Amino acid sequence: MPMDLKETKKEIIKKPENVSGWKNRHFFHSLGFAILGLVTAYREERNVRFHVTSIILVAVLGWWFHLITMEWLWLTSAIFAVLSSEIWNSALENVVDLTTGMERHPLAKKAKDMAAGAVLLAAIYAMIVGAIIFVPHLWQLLSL
Ligand SMILES: Nc1ncnc2c1ncn2[C@@H]1O[C@H](COP(=O)(O)OP(=O)(O)OP(=O)(O)O)[C@@H](O)[C@H]1O
Repeated sequence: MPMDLKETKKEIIKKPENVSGWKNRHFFHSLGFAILGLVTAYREERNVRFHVTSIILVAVLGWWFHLITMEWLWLTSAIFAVLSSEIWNSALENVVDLTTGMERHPLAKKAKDMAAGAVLLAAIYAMIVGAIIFVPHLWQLLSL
């Protein structure tokens, strides 16, 4: 590699001075911020609180029906799909609102609607998984 190209590469990789103040390097700092993100999502997003309540109800129902490990695994995958897509959606909404300054813009609408579509897909997946697991148990209970 020619010398001047090497120098340019070094310059690009070099961290700007003003970034060091808020760029966290420690694993536990990152973990703390991630947990804070979850707490913020729970506190500020009605949909996240709704999902958490639903998860508690589903867990109680699962315990009541003595679900097997495979059923718990499918339920867990659905729960994480819904929760994580909801939190991604909220994060994206915040970024869009930050960039548009609450002004209306077709690209902002596109981004928000697509993120909402992703949540819808996860919710459909969760409903399918929930139905496949719980309908036979409920059927058995009702036919006793
Ligand atoms: N800046 C914007 N420009 C254009 N359309 C927007 C803009 N912000 C929101 N919208 C439209 O309004 C809808 C509602 O936006 P909003 O930010 O209230 O999200 P939401 O879907 O109600 O989510 P939540 O219920 O999680 O707050 C969006 O899906 C989008 O179609």
